[in-house]
Amino acid sequence: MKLSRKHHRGYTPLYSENHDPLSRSKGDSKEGFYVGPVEGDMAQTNLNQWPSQEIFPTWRLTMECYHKKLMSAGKKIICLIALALNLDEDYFEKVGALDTPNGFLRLLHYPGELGCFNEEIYGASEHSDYGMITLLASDGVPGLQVCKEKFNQPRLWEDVPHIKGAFIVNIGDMMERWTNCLFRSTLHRVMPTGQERYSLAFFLDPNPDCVVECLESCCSSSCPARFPPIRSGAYLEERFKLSYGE
Ligand SMILES: O=C(O)CCC(=O)C(=O)O
Ligand SMILES: [Fe+2]
Repeated sequence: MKLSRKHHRGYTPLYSENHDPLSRSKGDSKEGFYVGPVEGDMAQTNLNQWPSQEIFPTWRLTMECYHKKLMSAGKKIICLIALALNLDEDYFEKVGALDTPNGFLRLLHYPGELGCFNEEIYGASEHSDYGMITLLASDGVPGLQVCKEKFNQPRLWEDVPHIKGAFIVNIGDMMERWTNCLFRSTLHRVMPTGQERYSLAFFLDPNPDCVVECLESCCSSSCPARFPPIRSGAYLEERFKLSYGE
């Protein structure tokens, strides 16, 4: 397809992604479209892919506008997270995480009928998102589940209730690394229900050059840092490679 995914932008077909490469699943039964940064340095490189304006005249403008609004809401939530950690409100700005905003909007479609019931197929196999936070909106069709105690076995999965007009906010893995697991990343998955489903996920990731390392207030001699420092861009690339088998 002309708009197929390049530089993590564009169309991703059914079964192209598998969050759990060790599972028997042939991949997640969802298709999607990624829209990367729409303002700042990252947008200047024009990597986003857009459908033809003749066919969808207002699509690009609508996506850019929605992306900007999500970025602004996301940054406010990051300020609240900083305050909750007894940091300055602009802490994550100061360490360069939000310097050049790195936000990825993903439009997702889960087909209803799959026609094969003997295979282990998830809408989205269990995973946590990679970045700082994710803002998630859906059409209200069920399927999304969360595991609150991800370190316990067996895993207990709970349906996430839909609240009209509200976003679901997931903590991402880099926020977990910053906070040394004080803020745990949200383990979640989407189960197929036989019903068609649409959702919109906005991943707010740190600037690729930002070094994500344990916050001083989140470690001590009795509670050392659990993760080594990493550069956000390199970490994201690695996670994408694992999910898409590149
Ligand atoms: O569709 C959903 O509700 C969740 C999507 C998701 O978890 C993801 O794309 O990372
Ligand atoms: Fe997710």
